Amino acid sequence: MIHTRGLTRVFTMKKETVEAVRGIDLDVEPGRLVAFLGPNGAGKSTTLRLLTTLLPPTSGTAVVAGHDVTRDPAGVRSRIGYVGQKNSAGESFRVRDELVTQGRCYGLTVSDAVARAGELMRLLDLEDLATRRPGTLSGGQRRRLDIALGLIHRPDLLFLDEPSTGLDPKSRADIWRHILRLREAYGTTLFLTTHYLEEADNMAERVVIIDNGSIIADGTAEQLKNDLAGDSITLTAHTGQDAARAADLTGGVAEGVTVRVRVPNAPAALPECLRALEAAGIKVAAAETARPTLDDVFLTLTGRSLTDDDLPA
Ligand SMILES: Nc1ncnc2c1ncn2[C@@H]1O[C@H](COP(=O)(O)OP(=O)(O)OP(=O)(O)O)[C@@H](O)[C@H]1O
Repeated sequence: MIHTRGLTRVFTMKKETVEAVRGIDLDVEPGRLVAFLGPNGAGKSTTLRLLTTLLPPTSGTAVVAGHDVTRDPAGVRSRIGYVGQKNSAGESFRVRDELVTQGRCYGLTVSDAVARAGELMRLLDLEDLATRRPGTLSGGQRRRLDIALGLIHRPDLLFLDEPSTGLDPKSRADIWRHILRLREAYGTTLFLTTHYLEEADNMAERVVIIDNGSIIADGTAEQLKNDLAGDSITLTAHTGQDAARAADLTGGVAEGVTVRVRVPNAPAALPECLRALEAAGIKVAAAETARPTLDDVFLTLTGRSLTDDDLPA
């Protein structure tokens, strides 16, 4: 559904050249749900703009939904939907009319556009809002309308730029319920960016991480966590001296009375670790194990936590 080779975009300004996307090779199979993650300025939006034909590549190729972005941008646009961060509905029409009008713009017949609008309103729980103006909708309702508008022409592939950003936790969960529902109904390939790592972790089948314009990790959330971060054991000693000795013995890192040890499988490693400490006469006040998060993967790969400064307010 998406095939890029050496996809590159350079921005040239008077005094500066920014290589926003540096030779990306990416293949996405039909029907997949892919989360595209990266810190601020990593190149996510630029990649999305290249794939959706909003921006021409400087070099490299991208074939999206069967069409080349450079040679056949209209072909790409006819087969993809794009839900950006800004609202896609105007204020002139009510919800149903907006859907029908945008369907007509894509070349659907009146009866087809009306039928498609009805189908999407059902799927996205917009039926009770059919005669409301977009400006009167809540943030979550408006986002559902945006998603319906992105799907009006039955695209094979839907790009979603931060679909749940700015919503309260309940509306975020609701948007995800709808995204998963439409995926089940249509089998649409979904390619989305998000700053919420737990969403990517729980929902996406594949996580692609970009930093400095290059893809630095690609796999299932489980694979990335197992391969790149590993489990951790956190030990609490009674004194800083004991913690330092425990760190030496286990290969961990001590901070005050706490020691953090990275291991492939923490529950399996914990008993042996405690036995070794006891044999060395080191008393431990508490011990706990933790699975890594995608943020740990980020930290390992980029040296920074995505939650440090990137999470929108
Ligand atoms: N039109 C432009 N002109 C010059 N530089 C640009 C332009 N658009 C993006 N850039 C630069 O390209 C790099 C990648 O930006 P991009 O917007 O793709 O990052 P991002 O991962 O989407 O970041 P964010 O999470 O903050 O939206 C940044 O250094 C940015 O300043």
